[in-house]
Amino acid sequence: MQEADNYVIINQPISSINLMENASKAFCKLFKKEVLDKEAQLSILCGQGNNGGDGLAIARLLHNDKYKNISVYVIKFADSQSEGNKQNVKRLLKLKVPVTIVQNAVKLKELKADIIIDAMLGSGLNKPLKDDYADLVALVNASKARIISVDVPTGFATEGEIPENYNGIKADLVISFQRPKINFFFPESVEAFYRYKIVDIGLDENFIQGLTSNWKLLKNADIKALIKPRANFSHKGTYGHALLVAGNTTTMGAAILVASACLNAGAGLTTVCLPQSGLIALNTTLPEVMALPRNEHLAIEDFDKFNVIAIGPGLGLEPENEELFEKIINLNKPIIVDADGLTILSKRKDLLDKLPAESILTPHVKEFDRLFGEHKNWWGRIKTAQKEAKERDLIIVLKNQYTFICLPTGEVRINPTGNPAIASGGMGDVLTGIITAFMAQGYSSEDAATLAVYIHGKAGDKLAENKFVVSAHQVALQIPKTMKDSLS
Ligand SMILES: NC(=O)C1=CN([C@@H]2O[C@H](COP(=O)(O)OP(=O)(O)OC[C@H]3O[C@@H](n4cnc5c(N)ncnc54)[C@H](OP(=O)(O)O)[C@@H]3O)[C@@H](O)[C@H]2O)[C@@H](O)CC1
Ligand SMILES: Nc1ncnc2c1ncn2[C@@H]1O[C@H](COP(=O)(O)OP(=O)(O)O)[C@@H](O)[C@H]1O
Repeated sequence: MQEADNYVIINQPISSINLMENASKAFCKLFKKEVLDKEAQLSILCGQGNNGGDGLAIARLLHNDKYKNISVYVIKFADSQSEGNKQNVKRLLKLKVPVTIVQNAVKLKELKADIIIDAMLGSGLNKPLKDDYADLVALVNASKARIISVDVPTGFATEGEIPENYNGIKADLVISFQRPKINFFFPESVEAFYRYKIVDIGLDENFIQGLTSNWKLLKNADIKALIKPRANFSHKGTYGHALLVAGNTTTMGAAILVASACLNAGAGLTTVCLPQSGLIALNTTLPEVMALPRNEHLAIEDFDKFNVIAIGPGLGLEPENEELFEKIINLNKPIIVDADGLTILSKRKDLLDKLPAESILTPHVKEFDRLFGEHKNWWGRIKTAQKEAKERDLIIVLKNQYTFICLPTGEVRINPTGNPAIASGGMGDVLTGIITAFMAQGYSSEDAATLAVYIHGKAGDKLAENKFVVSAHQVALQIPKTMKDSLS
């Protein structure tokens, strides 16, 4: 993001100080919607860098906007001061806004405020907080005021490991500039803020898109560009035949969910390889889906007619399932592995090593750590996923509130769709069904995974508009509408 800031300064007729002014105006525009009470006691804490410069500009702009009770605190624990900061001090001092210089944390012990605007340290954090800064932040966190951070909560690194004992600001809201920061997407960020909002500050979007970065936040436009419309004169054969190896005596529902999702995501034909005992349930709930009864006599030739195979949802860990899995791996065509399929791989590293190139793994965090080792934080986990995806030529779909799709190229696609209403059993089975349907229809592994993760979450978001909780089967049934909507 720093690179994009510099680009605008060099290539557009806008100076750093004006960009800071744009950023501060964008902050205030949103702030005014969040804080309607112009009598509220606002304490604005400003550091010595450009984040502090924003804070000083924000104080001036809010004063001009008739917020009546503004106090500014300039945190001066060191001598360095950025140019933008200096200029904004000068501009602010022309107004009747009280400014207090804070040279040690104790001075802010009696801080009284309804709202604290945190503009101490932003994306320029370059070391952990300690001494006065750590004490000051602890005081601010202990106050009863609502904390709104400018761009980044003070002490929160935008990239890299979020320490277990995070000691930065715990904000109610972060108003962040132009793009969310990578660390916003990790569950550990819950320690640093309750929610964030992004405001546009006029950085050049074309340039940002062109920056070489391994991280990509998916947008609806990416999905729209990927979806292939159903062609005239196409027929069921055009859209492939998917096989889902799933279900067991007590987990037959998983087989039905994965099949329903596959059907609803547009596979031409869907077959489930399940135990004999599941046939009635399958035939009565999903009459469109075919069955391949699972037994020890299944041979490699039985799988010839399927153009993609997924294995795992509700499968069970019996030795015969492991043998079947090995046969499927030996077909040497990309497969999708989920749930019990992943558990088998974590015991059988020889099978993991033999997975066909461009296969897709869809672990949640526990499955991931079982496969690739325990991780203390999400940054480390993603780094491992990037490495494993690259070395093994796999697509790793690491599931969470924000799912990370790690590609063999090293790219990590971050999915913004989905919400806590869809946090319920069977949701991962539905995702597997959607991925499989897209593979059956001829999408590449990376496109199938990308499309499926986005569409799955988006369907859940639509349903959550008027539902407190959303079940997995409801998401499966919503897919056709979500796909249609994604095209417009
Ligand atoms: N680029 C632009 O034009 C725009 C940028 N914008 C804004 O700029 C922000 C980034 O600004 P920035 O790069 O100046 O860094 P910032 O976050 O203010 O911190 C730097 C200061 O912190 C200090 N410091 C660091 N770590 C520390 C620690 N642990 N404990 C104590 N001190 C520590 C460091 O000291 P030093 O290490 O140099 O001694 C230095 O003094 C960004 O978040 C956004 O708000 C917007 O206005 C849009 C236009
Ligand atoms: N809070 C949440 N926000 C967004 N998506 C979620 C949330 N909780 C769960 N999900 C999604 O639901 C799915 C759950 O998968 P998984 O844990 O494998 O479920 P199951 O094993 O019950 O089928 C994943 O795709 C995950 O991203």
